This record gives sequence, C-alpha cells and structure tokens, in this order.
Amino acid sequence: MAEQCGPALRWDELPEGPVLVLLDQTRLPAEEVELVCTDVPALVTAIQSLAVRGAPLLGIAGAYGVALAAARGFDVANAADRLARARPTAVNLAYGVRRVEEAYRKAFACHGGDEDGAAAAAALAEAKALHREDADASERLSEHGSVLLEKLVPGGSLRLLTHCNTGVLVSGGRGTALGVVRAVHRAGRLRRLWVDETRPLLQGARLTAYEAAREGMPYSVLADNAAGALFAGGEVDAVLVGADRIAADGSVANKVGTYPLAVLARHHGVPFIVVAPVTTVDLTTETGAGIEVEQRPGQEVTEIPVGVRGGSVQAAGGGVLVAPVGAQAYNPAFDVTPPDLVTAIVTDGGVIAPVTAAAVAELCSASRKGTSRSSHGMMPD
Ligand SMILES: CSC[C@@H](O)[C@@H](O)C(=O)COP(=O)(O)O
Repeated sequence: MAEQCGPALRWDELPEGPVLVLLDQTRLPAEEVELVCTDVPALVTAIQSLAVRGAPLLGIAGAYGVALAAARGFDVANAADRLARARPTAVNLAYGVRRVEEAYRKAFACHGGDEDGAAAAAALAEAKALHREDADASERLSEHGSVLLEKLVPGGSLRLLTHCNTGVLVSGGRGTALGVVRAVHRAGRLRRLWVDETRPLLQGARLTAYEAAREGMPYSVLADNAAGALFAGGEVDAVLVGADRIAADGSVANKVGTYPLAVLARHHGVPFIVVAPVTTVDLTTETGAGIEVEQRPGQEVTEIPVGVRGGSVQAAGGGVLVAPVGAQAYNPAFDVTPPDLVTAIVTDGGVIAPVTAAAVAELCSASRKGTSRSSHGMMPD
C-alpha cells in the first residue's frame, strides 16, 4: 500500500477542531507555505486561486472538504454543491465531492441524523479511502507508463517533454505523467526532462521544475513556444501529459497548450502519451465537444504573474502589466486533444491503445469489475 500523504495536503485534528492543511502552490517555488482551511469557503478560494490544483488532488481536496463541512456541523449538501462547482473541467473534483457526500448521506439516514457524529466519521473515512486509492493508482500509473515507454521507445535513455504539473503536488502518491518520468529517472533512463513553462500560471516552470530539482532529474525549462524547435531538432523521444477529463470517445482535456504538443508530436512521429487514473474518465461526456472548459481572468495573461517574492504567483490583478491598460485577453485554462492524436492513455487499470470509444468503454468496465489489464495492443504484460 502506498504512503497515504503526499506533501500537498493533509487532514489535521486540532484542539479547536479539524482542519485541512494545504501546501499553497501559488507560493512555490519561492516559499513552502501552508494554508489552513477551517471551512468550505476558504477551501473554495484555495481551489479557485490554484493554491490546490491538478485533477487528482482536486478530487482529494473536494472529498476532505465535504468531510470538513460534516465534522464542523455545516450544511453538507450546500458545501458539496459549492465545492463541486468551484472548477468545472477536472472531473475528479465533483467525483470526490459526490462520493463523500453519498457516504455521509447513507450514514446519516442509517443513524437517523448525526447526533453522535457517525455520519461525519463516515464522510472522513470515505475521504481517507479516496486519498489512499489515489496513491495506489499513481503507483500503477508509474509501472504501466514506464513499461509502455520501454515498448514504444526501446533501449537507451529518454528525452521526455511534459506540460503543466502532474507529480506529487497533484496526488496522494507519485502523480500521473510526472510519476512515470520519476520512475524512468529512478531506473536510470532519463536523459532529459523538457519542462514547458506552461503559461500563464507557470505550473511547469514553478512546480514541475521544483519537483524535478528535488528528485535530481536532468531537466530544462522552456518557453511553451520553443517546443516546436525542440521537435524539429529531434530532441524529444516522447510527450507525457496528464488529463483533467477524458470523454467517452477518448478526447483529452488538459492544461491549455497540450493540444499543440499533440499536433507537433504527430507531425514529428513522436509518441504522445496521456497518463491519468480511471477516475478521470467521464463516460457521461460523449465527446470532447461536451467538455466544459474553464475560462479564467484575463489578467492572468495580460500580467506577468511573478510577484515581488520572486517565483510565486500573485492573484489576478496583482502582477506586472505587460499589455496595454484595458487589453482584452483570451484565457481558457484547458484545451481538448482529439483521440486520434493520442498514442496511448495510461491508466491505473491498464493502457488504452489505440484510443477509441470502444477501448475506453472496455477498460472502464474491466476496471470496475477488477479485471483490467486484459486486452489492448500495448497493455503491459
Ligand atoms: C495529474 S494532473 C493532470 C491535470 O490536472 C494537469 O495537467 C492540469 O492541467 C492542471 O491544471 P491546473 O489548472 O493547474 O489545475
């Protein structure tokens, strides 16, 4: 069983009541500062400001948020609705929230209320279970992903390109795409990790580089628009990214800037691999067109988000203006990559390749029955 608590978030029982403690990701890499949430509005603000972020971690945070509301005697249904709506694209957020809300409701009905705190305890137990499951899932992602890479790019050391941040900062365990990179590195096969800076909020430059440095990986940060030159120079062996929502047809919503990488990878004949737990697959959304893409404040684009502390991110409106006053901006947080550009989707239940609606459905159904790793062309043995 993987270690339950990564550095990104923990539940704490203080004398004055339970709290959810977050590592404030807006302050990294300049400072490691903890943010203590005692109520749901504080957690919603942390989610929307990206103090806590990344699909799996949003699910865990949402789950604990419902448990926090229950433990502190707030209106659980209202808290769950506010949390589930805090960010629309990452499906894990609503998944974690609704799962714990359901556990609370069942226990509440069973005990005829929550006088004895049994429903709140059930909510917390469910949140902890989800946290553990994510850690375990991330172990399997790392295993399946590194075996797949060995098949796709056999022998020698690898130059891997990644976008956004998908490591221990977004997970109960090792993370998704960056967890695979870490496994490759620990196996002595990582020649270089190319880290897209990931404008506008610099999750790559600030967070992935922070994790890569701590792991002793050979890495270089690049401006997002330098990726084309890297591919043209033959410097990329594979692209590894995470996902915020995968539709039933295999379309992948991930941090904006992912889709252009998939196009580049296809043009240059480089594998484009998505790494995500099965919980990120949303079979109720049929195609990529049905995925709601979060639109964020324009100031995140018209301002350089590097604050006076250096390396940290200010809330929108707190950075250095780099466009004319009043400039309009286009700032989608995510884009959607169509399935035909994705070489493989690595999940904790096995690998989907080629990516088709039938293969996605088959893997999800096998995962639910606990019989995955059975049928696709590139499944690890
Ligand atoms: C395992 S993380 C996968 C995605 O959540 C990640 O790539 C991403 O897009 C995160 O976006 P963010 O806006 O920083 O929450």
